[in-house]
Amino acid sequence: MTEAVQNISQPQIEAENLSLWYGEKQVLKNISIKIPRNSVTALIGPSGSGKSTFIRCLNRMNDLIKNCRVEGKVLIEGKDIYAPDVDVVELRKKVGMVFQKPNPFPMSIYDNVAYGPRIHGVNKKDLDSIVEQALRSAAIWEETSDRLKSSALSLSGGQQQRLCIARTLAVKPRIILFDEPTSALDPISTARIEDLITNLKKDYTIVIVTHNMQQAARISDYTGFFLSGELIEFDQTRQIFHNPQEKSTEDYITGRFG
Ligand SMILES: Nc1ncnc2c1ncn2[C@@H]1O[C@H](COP(=O)(O)OP(=O)(O)OP(=O)(O)O)[C@@H](O)[C@H]1O
Repeated sequence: MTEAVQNISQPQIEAENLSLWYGEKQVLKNISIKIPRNSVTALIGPSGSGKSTFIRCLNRMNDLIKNCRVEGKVLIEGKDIYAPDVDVVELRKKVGMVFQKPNPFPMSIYDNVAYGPRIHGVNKKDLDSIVEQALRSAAIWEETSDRLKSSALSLSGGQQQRLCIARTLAVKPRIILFDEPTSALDPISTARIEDLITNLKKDYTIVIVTHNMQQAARISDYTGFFLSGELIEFDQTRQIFHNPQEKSTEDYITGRFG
């Protein structure tokens, strides 16, 4: 790790010796990482190396899996999110997530975006502006403003994914986790989501799991390389791609395995 990364002060996200088991099987091994605010961090590595499991630790999505055990710490804005007094609903509001396959609810475009704010008790009169703002920020307002009452399922895959991003933004998170958000999309929709992520980083801290090395190089400031449950290397993206310190990182990014 270069000094620039070791010296990240007041990280927005920090894991300290994080390990995770599914039953007997250890899937994450002593992960330590510091992620600064208003940055995009890409996590790369072969299939099964633990990238998705790691990001799901950041908003305790793994709580939903039986037999899952976590050791170590995850601090979000300095607070241990596995401490007993943590309100997991509030945590997931602060740390939003966008999945690989667009998963809009089978309801209208408007109701998809209003869903979270309604649950969190937002006043009805404020909803219209929250929905509009979220759709604008997710770069899908122009395409949907005249059909807000139409079913979200009538949108294309790429539009559905931007709608899902709008749904995440509507509850005003601080951090957004993206788990391979473009792997089900065509190149044009992928480019739109990449532009969107680049724009969002001025207001949010973003962590993205991707199998697409060019995507990691294009949009991220920092990159972490996972292998067999270990974080092998974490550094500024240009370091990882131009001057990796570990041979396995170099082998992976040059396509020698994985
Ligand atoms: N719910 C689960 N129960 C048991 N094992 C699981 C579960 N989810 C994931 N695993 C295992 O944990 C390991 C890490 O999986 P994970 O999905 O985190 O890897 P990944 O690097 O994100 O892979 P991919 O790039 O294919 O999505 C794999 O061996 C996987 O089979």
